[in-house]
Amino acid sequence: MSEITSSIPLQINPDLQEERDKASFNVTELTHIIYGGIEKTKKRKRLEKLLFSDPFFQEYQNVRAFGSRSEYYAASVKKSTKIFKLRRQHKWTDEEYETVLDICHDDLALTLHHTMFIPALERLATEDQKSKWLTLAKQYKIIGTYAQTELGHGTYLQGLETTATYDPQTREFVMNTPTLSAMKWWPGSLGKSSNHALVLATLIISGKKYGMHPFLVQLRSMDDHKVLPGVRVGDIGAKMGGNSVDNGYLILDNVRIPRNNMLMKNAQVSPDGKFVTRGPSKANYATMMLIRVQICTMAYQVVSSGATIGIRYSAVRRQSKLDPQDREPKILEYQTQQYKIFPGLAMSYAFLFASRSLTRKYEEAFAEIQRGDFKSLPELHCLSSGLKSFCSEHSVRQVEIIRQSCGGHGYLNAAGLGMLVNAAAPMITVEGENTVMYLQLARYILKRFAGAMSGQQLDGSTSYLSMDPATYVCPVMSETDCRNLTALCDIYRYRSYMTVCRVARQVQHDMESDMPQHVAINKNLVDLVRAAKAHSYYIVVKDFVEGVDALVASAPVIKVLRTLCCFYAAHGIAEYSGDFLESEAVGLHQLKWIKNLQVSLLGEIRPDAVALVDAFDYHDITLSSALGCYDGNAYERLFKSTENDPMNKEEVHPSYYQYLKPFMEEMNKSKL
Ligand SMILES: CCCCCCCCCCCCCCCCCCCCCC(=O)SCCNC(=O)CCNC(=O)[C@H](O)C(C)(C)COP(=O)(O)OP(=O)(O)OC[C@H]1O[C@@H](n2cnc3c(N)ncnc32)[C@H](O)[C@@H]1OP(=O)(O)O
Ligand SMILES: Cc1cc2nc3c(=O)[nH]c(=O)nc-3n(C[C@H](O)[C@H](O)[C@H](O)COP(=O)(O)OP(=O)(O)OC[C@H]3O[C@@H](n4cnc5c(N)ncnc54)[C@H](O)[C@@H]3O)c2cc1C
Repeated sequence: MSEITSSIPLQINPDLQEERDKASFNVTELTHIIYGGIEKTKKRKRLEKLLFSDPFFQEYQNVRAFGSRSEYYAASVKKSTKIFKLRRQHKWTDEEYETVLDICHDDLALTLHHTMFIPALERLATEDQKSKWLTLAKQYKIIGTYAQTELGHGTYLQGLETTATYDPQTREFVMNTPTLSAMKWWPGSLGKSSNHALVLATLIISGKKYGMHPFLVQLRSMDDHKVLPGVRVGDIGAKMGGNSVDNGYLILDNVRIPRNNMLMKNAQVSPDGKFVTRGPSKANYATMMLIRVQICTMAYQVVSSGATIGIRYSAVRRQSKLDPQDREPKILEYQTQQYKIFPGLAMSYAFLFASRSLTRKYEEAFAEIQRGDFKSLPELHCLSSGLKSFCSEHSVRQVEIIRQSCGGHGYLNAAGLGMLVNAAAPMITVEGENTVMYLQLARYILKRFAGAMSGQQLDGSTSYLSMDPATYVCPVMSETDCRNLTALCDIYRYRSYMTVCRVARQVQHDMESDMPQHVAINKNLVDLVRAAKAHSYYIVVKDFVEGVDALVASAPVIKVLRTLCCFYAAHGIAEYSGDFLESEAVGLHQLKWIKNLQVSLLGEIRPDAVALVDAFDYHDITLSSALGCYDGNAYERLFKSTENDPMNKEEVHPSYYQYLKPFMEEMNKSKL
């Protein structure tokens, strides 16, 4: 017993080393592919070294695990400001700064300033306004948030109640929160951190409403951070996760702001109160679309972090017996364990390629929009709405499965998985609740389908809706065909086509039976969401297949990625087999073959599993998990983590003297 210490061995756990030694491909090569080239990997490593040479970043983990909410928030503000200062000091580009946020892998107190406030100014302000406000924001001379959601409305933006009434006498807007349900509720960094907010409010001129527009409102004094007159602001309380962020409430009572504080890129109010609009009516929704695209990348980071922890731990944890003559096996040997974790591994690579493709499309469309060409906007809105929902839903679910696969230790904060699930869970809700966003996609698909039916030639992600279903024959004719990625992709495409076709016909039929349109739509909402999910699944599989096909890499890397891609597609068909059978994208024979393939691929992925997560190259501090550390010394790290637990500070806890001791004394004296 005396040999048991909490020191961490210097060497890599031999069970993990053994895995690394048998990898079939070069891990560094794959890392470069993941991060976009050797130079980017090197840059990331340099930034990582710079950040983590500061002991604060290690100490921060302890506050996160054991601190009170207030301490955690304070540490997070410290971390945010440290990063801001480093950014100025090292003159990081936006890309380098994004990399730093990825390395930090945490929801920081002031992140919203960078992720929403600045992008909103970039997208919604005129050049003159940018030269003033954007410059101040980029120099951190003002700290801002994006205040859109209200207590009564988050989804339905047309229902927002905050008002901005123009007063032509003083050339000011008067900002008001007319009801309880109109108070802003949820914006990140609003409660305690921000001194400015971009408030989304209904514009009123001479009693007439002109829809939702952005207004820059100062909330706190720039001298002492005190709340300004007419403003009431505070924190909305502890949440399931992300408690480093002060999501806040805001009540405005006749707060006057200059006319120029309305961000006027997309619509202007002249000094004498004339309203003029430019571009499409949804131009003010631009910031939300950007974040939806980014959520897909976050979903990749979430699921790849979870897979790293689950696979490394499963390679060092030994339990029970497989061969009665042999030692206890690594739990990774159990087929059921592989079945719980490898879908998350394959999903990581699927989401890597899908988010990359979506980001590229977003950047192309954004460049067009900047030139005043809005033609790609509807397609991008719907693609980003669908993929945001799909990637967030699947990643959060998969990481929870991985957490469960780590047994009891997965339930500890030190495992990092519970925190990861709770931190990631809001991805499902923020920037448009998933069901609502799937329905935005469904609405677009229905319109495109109707277009295809009337002979329109479609392009973009829905071009397949022009297909002639009569020509479809399941491309899998034998068990070996199941490994053909194009064939698997075709199966997804046809399943999506049939799911869309069925619900479109049903809606049409209901409307032709004299049902009002809104009733017909509501009667079919479940199937509409199903169609949007089927379409999104097809897009993700297609992006994965095309991404791997386009890769310039060594044969072993291509081989292992093709195996993962095949597994991802086969697993989806097996998991949603009812839908695939119902749409007749596959028959019973094909389903049986695909299910067999799925199981046999587990064994093929197994030898490379550790190498495939090593390629994500997450730093131990980024991962923040005793179970998933690179050296595999999980038990030592778990034991070490108890040293920081405030519960272990004293040998006898004060509660003993206060409660337990008197209780025990009473019990001992008692005659009963
Ligand atoms: C191990 C440890 C490791 C740790 C690792 C840790 C790893 C890291 C973990 C990290 C995880 C952390 C995550 C935490 C969160 C992060 C913070 C995020 C901040 C979140 C900020 C927010 O949350 S901020 C508020 C967002 N709030 C919305 O998102 C409202 C949704 N609600 C709407 O967005 C509209 O309400 C909605 C529905 C469109 C209807 O809008 P509406 O009613 O006006 O319009 P209609 O439906 O009538 O549609 C009319 C026509 O407009 C078209 N259209 C609509 N939108 C359009 C658009 N954008 N562009 C073009 N077109 C558009 C549509 O397609 C129709 O087109 P058509 O007519 O041709 O059919
Ligand atoms: C951690 C976190 C951070 C956030 N940060 C910000 C921020 O910085 N700034 C900001 O402005 N907001 C922020 N929000 C708010 C967020 O954007 C909203 O919560 C989100 O848009 C969902 O809106 P809601 O809460 O009104 O959900 P609701 O719309 O009330 O959703 C409740 C249920 O109603 C259903 N529903 C609603 N409408 C429809 C419909 N038309 N059809 C079918 N079903 C429907 C939904 O599917 C869901 O099941 C944040 C929220 C969270 C959780």
